[in-house]
Amino acid sequence: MGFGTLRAFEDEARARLEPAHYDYFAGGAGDELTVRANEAAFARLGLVPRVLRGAAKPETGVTLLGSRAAVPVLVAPTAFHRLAHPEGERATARAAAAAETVMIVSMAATVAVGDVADAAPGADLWFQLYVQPDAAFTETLVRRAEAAGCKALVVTVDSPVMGLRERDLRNGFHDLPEHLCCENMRDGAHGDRVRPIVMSPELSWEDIDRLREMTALPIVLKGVTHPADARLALDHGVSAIMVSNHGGRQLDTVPATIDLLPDIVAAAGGAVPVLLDGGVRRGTDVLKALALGATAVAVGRPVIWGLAADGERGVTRVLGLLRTEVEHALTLCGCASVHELEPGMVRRTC
Ligand SMILES: Cc1cc2nc3c(=O)[nH]c(=O)nc-3n(C[C@H](O)[C@H](O)[C@H](O)COP(=O)(O)O)c2cc1C
Ligand SMILES: O=C(O)C(=O)c1ccccc1
Repeated sequence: MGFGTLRAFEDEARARLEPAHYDYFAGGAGDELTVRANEAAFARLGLVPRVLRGAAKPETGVTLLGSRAAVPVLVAPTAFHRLAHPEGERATARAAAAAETVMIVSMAATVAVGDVADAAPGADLWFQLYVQPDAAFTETLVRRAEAAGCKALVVTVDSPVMGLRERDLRNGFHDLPEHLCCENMRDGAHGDRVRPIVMSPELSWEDIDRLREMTALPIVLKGVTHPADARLALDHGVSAIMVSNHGGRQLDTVPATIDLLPDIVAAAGGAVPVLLDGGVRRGTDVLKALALGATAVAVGRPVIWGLAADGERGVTRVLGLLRTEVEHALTLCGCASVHELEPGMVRRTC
C-alpha cells in the first residue's frame, strides 16, 4: 500500500472504518470551527529559513520530564484504539517504542495500561487521567499507571463536561460495542465492574494539589489555553503545560493552539516545558510550534488513521513520515538541531 502522506492514511482509514466510528475519531464539537482552525492556523504561518550555516544531519531528539523522544512528536492520548484495529493500544505502543517516542495512554484506552506496557517493552509511556469524583478510584488509576511504569501523569483539564459532538449525536454513537470497554476503569475492589468515566465540573486547583501529594510522577496539565491558567499551573507545581483544545472536541470556537502558544510560552517563562497538540500534520508544523517555544508536539488523529489503515505498521509509518519531514525541514531551515529554531523564523503570511 502506498501511504506516502498522512492524507493517504486518513483516506484509507475512512474507507475501512464504520462511518459512525470514523466520525467519532474525526469529528469535534459544535460547528467544528476549532477542528478546522487548528490546521488552518498552521497553514497561515510561514517558515523563514536560514542559509549557509554548515549544518550536518540535524539532531531531532529532545528530553522531556526524564523521557527521551527521538523526534519531538509524541502520541497524544486518544480513546478507543480497538475501535480502529483489533490490537488497539498494544499496536500503537509498539509503534511508539519503535519510533522512540512517548505514547500518552488514554484513561479511555480499550487495553489496560499494564497490558499496554507488557505488549511494548521499552516503550516510554505516560498516562492521561480525568480526575474522578471518587477520590479513591482516582488513586487506583494513579497506582495502575505507576505500576505499569508510566513516567508522567497527563491530567486533562479541558473537559468539565463532555463536548457536544454533533456527528456522534446524529449517528447515535455514544458507547463502545459490547466486546470492548475502557479496561482501565475496572473496579478491582468490587468484582469486574467497569466504571463509567465521569467528567467533573467541580474539579479545581485543589485537586491538582492533591494529585501532587498522591504521586511522585511529574504532572502535565493538558488543555491549558489561557495565560492566567499557565501562571496558576506554575504556582501549583506542575511539571509541564500542554496547550490543547482537545483537537476541537470540547469547547468549539477556542482559537487554534498554534495561535495560543506564544502567550502560554511567555507566561511559563521557561520554568516548565510547554507542549502543544492540535492540527499537527506536517514536519513543518512541528518546526513552527518548536520555533514558537514548544518543547515538543503531540499528534492525535494521524495516529488513529495509521492504526485503522494498517495496525502497528500504519502507526510506525505515520510516525516515520513525520520524522522524515522534520529532519528534512530542519535541514532546509539551516538548523543542526531543534534547539536552533527561534521565533524569528516564523512569519504570519495572511
Ligand atoms: C478520537 C479522539 C479521542 C480522544 N480521546 C482523548 C482522551 O481520552 N483523553 C484526552 O485527554 N484527550 C483525548 N483526545 C484529544 C487528544 O489528546 C488531542 O488533544 C487531539 O487529538 C489533538 O489534535 P489532533 O487530533 O488534531 O492531533 C482525543 C482526540 C481524539 C481525536
Ligand atoms: O473522545 C474524547 O475526546 C475523549 O476525550 C473521551 C473521554 C472519555 C471517554 C472517551 C473519550
